[in-house]
Amino acid sequence: MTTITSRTRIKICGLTRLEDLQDAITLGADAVGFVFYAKSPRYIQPAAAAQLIAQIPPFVSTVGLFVNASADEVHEVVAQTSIAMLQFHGDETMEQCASIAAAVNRPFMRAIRVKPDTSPADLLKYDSDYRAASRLFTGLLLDTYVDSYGGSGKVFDWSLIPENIAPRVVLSGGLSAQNATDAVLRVRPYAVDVSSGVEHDKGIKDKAKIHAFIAAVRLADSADHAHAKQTD
Ligand SMILES: O=C(O)c1ccccc1NCC(=O)[C@H](O)[C@H](O)COP(=O)(O)O
Repeated sequence: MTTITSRTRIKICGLTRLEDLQDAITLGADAVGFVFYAKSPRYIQPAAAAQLIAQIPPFVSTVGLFVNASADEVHEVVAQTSIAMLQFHGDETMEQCASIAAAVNRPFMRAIRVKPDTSPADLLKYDSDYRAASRLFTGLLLDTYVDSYGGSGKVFDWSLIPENIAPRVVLSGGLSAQNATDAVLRVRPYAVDVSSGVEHDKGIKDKAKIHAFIAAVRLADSADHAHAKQTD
């Protein structure tokens, strides 16, 4: 009987150009992220994002990234862009995330910026608390802590991630074609997220790097597949 193994989902974040969006989708990205944080070098105006999003074919999820935005700001972006999912990447409280997501009726990911003193117990608590707080919570995006909030290109200690929450984790922070296979095999996250690792300038993606990143993730998936067949 054919063995079916899970496929790691892939989010390419920080898109600002149609050609990069088309490359990401053609190469197999499951989700694309748009940064609505004005201080980011990957910031995109909602009107420009709306034009890109209008070009996206079915079955590719769109993620809007916010840092400490007000409910009105998020509402305005959702109204302009029809973004499908929210990613809270700042210092928002759990109540603020739940309230804003409910107000715009969108599912959301909570980005956790992992510090050196973050413990596995902390991550378990975030997951259980958010799951209890909102039916719109879809999972934790685990990223490396930086003062600029994200897009650092730096990895954090993946061994901190408890095995039992990995199926609801989007692994992020410093991923690239060079470490993605190892990251997927070690963590087995639901998805991976990348920005710097597929760029040649901030906000400007590199098609060859996107291709290499997705191939590295698929290599891990196929290794999982081969292992599953051996144990059949
Ligand atoms: O990408 C940014 O510039 C950014 C700025 C402020 C907050 C979040 C930001 N990005 C969020 C993402 O989801 C990135 O993909 C994530 O931080 C990983 O970035 P990288 O380490 O560059 O792959």
